Amino acid sequence: LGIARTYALVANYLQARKLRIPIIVTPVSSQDAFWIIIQPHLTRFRNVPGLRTAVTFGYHSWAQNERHRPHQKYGNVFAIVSPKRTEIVVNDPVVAVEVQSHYKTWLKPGPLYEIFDTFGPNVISLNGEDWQRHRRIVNPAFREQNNKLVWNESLRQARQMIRVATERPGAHQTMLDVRNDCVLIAMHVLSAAGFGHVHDFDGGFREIPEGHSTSLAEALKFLLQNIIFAVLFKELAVLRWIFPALYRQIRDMTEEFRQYMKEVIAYNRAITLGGGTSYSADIVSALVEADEAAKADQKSAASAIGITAKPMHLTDAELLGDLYVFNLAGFETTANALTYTIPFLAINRDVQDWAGQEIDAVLKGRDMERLSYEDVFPSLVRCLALMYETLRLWGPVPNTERWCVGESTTLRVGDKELLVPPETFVSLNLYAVHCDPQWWGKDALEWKPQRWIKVDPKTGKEAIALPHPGATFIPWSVGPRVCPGKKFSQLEFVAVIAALLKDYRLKPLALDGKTKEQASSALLDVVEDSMNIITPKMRRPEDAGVVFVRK
Ligand code: HEM
Repeated sequence: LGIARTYALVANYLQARKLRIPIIVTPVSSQDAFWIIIQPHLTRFRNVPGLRTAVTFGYHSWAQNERHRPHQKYGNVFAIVSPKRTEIVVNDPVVAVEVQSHYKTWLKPGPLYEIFDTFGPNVISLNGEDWQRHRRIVNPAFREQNNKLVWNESLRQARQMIRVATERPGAHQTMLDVRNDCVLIAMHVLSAAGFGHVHDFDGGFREIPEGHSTSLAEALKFLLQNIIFAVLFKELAVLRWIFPALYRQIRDMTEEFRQYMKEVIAYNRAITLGGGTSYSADIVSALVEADEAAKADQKSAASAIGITAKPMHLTDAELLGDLYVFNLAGFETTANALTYTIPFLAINRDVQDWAGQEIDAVLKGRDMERLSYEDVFPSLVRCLALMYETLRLWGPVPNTERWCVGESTTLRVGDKELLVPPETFVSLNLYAVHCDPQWWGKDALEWKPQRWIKVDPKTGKEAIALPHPGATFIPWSVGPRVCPGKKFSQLEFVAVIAALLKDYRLKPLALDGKTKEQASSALLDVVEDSMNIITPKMRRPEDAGVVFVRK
């Protein structure tokens, strides 16, 4: 094995030299299943000479920790060479947009996207015609009625969450409470707007219905927390013997989840087929409707032209795969944006007042729940700016990978022209693209939502500003594969933040007799000490927190 790995490393190195860009050589990679398990235990040795490169660049989300710093040393494009596939890392706004937009040339690499395939190939992981077929069915699900539902349910959940939070002793929340609350809000919004099941914040979604042994919330949380192991168990069967209890649990939770989703599909299909009066606003019913319509179109096309056309609809197994990634992408990302915004707000009272002024001016003392989302949401641009700024610094995706297949493809990065060999990863370092001072200026690493607001000099009206000249902002991706849940997540985020800042202000929780300054810096330390499981996660969320104070 050692000889084979050394041979692969040397061969990859010789191949990478042809690219004429700086090269980082590491004996292990985040593509090595065994290293994924060992690496987290070695992080404290990252400064030991000889281990630094392997520990740093062998982490699948190294871009979250290192951001633009490696590029200061190696330039805006460099290669990481290991015995596995070579990774070309790019920090360039133009290339990031170009590669994500040209989805037919730069494909999502199968080996990296199989992490989303627990329940089968789906709209996130597929490429080519299959992806188009999925996306055609998925797009109509995010329609206008759905936006209203997302807004109303987010307000309802936020109000209930605030009641629970302010009833905690001293209205104090550790970041663990904050995270759990944001996850619950996002799960409930997704449950109502995604699946048509409305629950109250307190209790609801955590209950276990008949025929199940775990709540959907628990099953989902467990699967996401262990998503990497689910893949590793598939790849390295020996791990099933080393971690038998975890393997059994993952298998059982997978079955639970599958059962829940089958019930959701069967329920919606029965309604859709039962008379067509089901035009409801949630995503799954729209998905099933669109799927049934595609089947009907296909039947009539077949009878008109007399041949059986290529299927345009999705099978139940494919719908299941899509529902899983909706679950995953649909709550975890927005929950995270909320979780990471709250500590920054608590530290920056001036920003809370700035956003609060906007909320007061828009609501004019009226009850938010009585106003329609069309009247309120477009005016809450400062609240949206909070989301932009948190996603810029702590977006869910630190780096995103693509590859070309079949033949080598030219990629121009600045003044360099690279001929990228097929099946070589091109890794877009989004954290560098989003916070490198060369693109964003000296205050690039500071959380400053005001940077997103521009004022019309004639009307005085505020709107979201374009990013810094030369920079780009693409946390929802861009082009035909842009996130279909972009507006869904914006509505949810703005509704929750507006409901909170309408009546409350946040301040850092002073644990163990800490001063205000010490509490702020403890909060910032907890945020900075993050890892990444699908999205950034604080390692020590119980070590700091926030207090809700009535305005
Ligand atoms: C803050 C919130 C969110 C962010 C930052 C975000 C970000 C992203 C990004 C970066 C991608 C592209 C991933 C890639 O290139 O592989 C993506 C794709 C996707 N997202 Fe989101 N997302 C968010 C919320 C949501 C929500 C609420 C949903 C659904 C309810 C959703 C569903 C999807 C789906 C289905 C795709 C795959 C699209 C395709 O490949 O055609 N996302 N999202």
